[in-house]
Amino acid sequence: MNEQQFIEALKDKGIELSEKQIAQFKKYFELLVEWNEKMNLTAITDIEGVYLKHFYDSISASFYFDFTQVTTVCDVGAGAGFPSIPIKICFPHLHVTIVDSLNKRITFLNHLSDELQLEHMHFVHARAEEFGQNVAYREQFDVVTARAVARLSVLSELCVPLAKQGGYFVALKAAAGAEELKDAKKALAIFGVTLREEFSFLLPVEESERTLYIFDKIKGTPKKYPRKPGVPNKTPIQ
Ligand SMILES: C[S@@+](CC[C@H](N)C(=O)[O-])C[C@H]1O[C@@H](n2cnc3c(N)ncnc32)[C@H](O)[C@@H]1O
Repeated sequence: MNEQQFIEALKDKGIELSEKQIAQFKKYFELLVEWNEKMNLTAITDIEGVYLKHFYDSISASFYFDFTQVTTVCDVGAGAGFPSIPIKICFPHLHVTIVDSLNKRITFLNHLSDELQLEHMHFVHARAEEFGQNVAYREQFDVVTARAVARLSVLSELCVPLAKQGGYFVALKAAAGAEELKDAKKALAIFGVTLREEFSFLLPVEESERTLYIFDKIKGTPKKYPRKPGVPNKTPIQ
C-alpha cells in the first residue's frame, strides 16, 4: 500500500487526513527506518509494508471501535508505537500512555513524539503487570490496546487492570483464535472483562486475516460501547 492508497483507503473509512497528518505519517516512516538501523524496532522496513502492516493495520481498530468517544488510551507493549501512535495521529484529541518493558523502544518513542509534535503523550518504561499495580495507573484508562504482545490469557493480566470500570480492552490479533479465546476465558473472567464483539476482516492488498476483539469491563448490565456507526455485525470488512 503506497502513501496515496493509504490516504484513499482511510478516506473510504471516513478518516480524511490533513496535510499535517500526512506529513506526520511520512516522518514516522522515515524515523522508524532510520532508528531501525541502530536498534531492532521492526522487521518491516519497506514503505509499502510499513503503511499497510503497521499504519493501516493499527488504524483498522478505529473502523470498529469509535475512538472519538473516548479520551484516555493505554497501549501495552507498543514497541515502535503500534497501534497507538497511528491512532493518535488520526485522533489527536486522545491522551495516550504507552508502557513497554524495553527502554530503547521508549527512547525511540519519546524522540518520535517530539519530532511529530504529538501532545498529551506519556511514555513509561515498565512491565505492564507492575505498572498495573501502581494506584496512579490502575483502572485509569478508557481503553487499553495491545497488538502482537502476548496470548489473550496473558494479556488479560497485563491490560485489564489498567482499564477503568466501564472501560474497554481492545486486542488486535493476526487471525481469529477460537482456541486462544477459549484458553483465556477463565483469566478474562477473573480480571472482570466480557467479550463484547469480535470482528474478522482482511487487510487490503495482501488479504491477510485480522481479528479485533473488544472486551468491556462492566459490572452488571453492559452499556452501549462506542461502536463505530454503520458497522455490520461480524461481516468481513475490507
Ligand atoms: C512483538 S512486539 C509488538 C510491538 C507492537 N505492539 C506492534 O504491534 O508492532 C512486543 C512488545 O511488547 C513489549 N512487551 C512484552 N511483554 C511486556 C510486558 N509484560 N510489559 C510491557 N511491555 C511488554 C516488548 O518489549 C515489545 O516491545
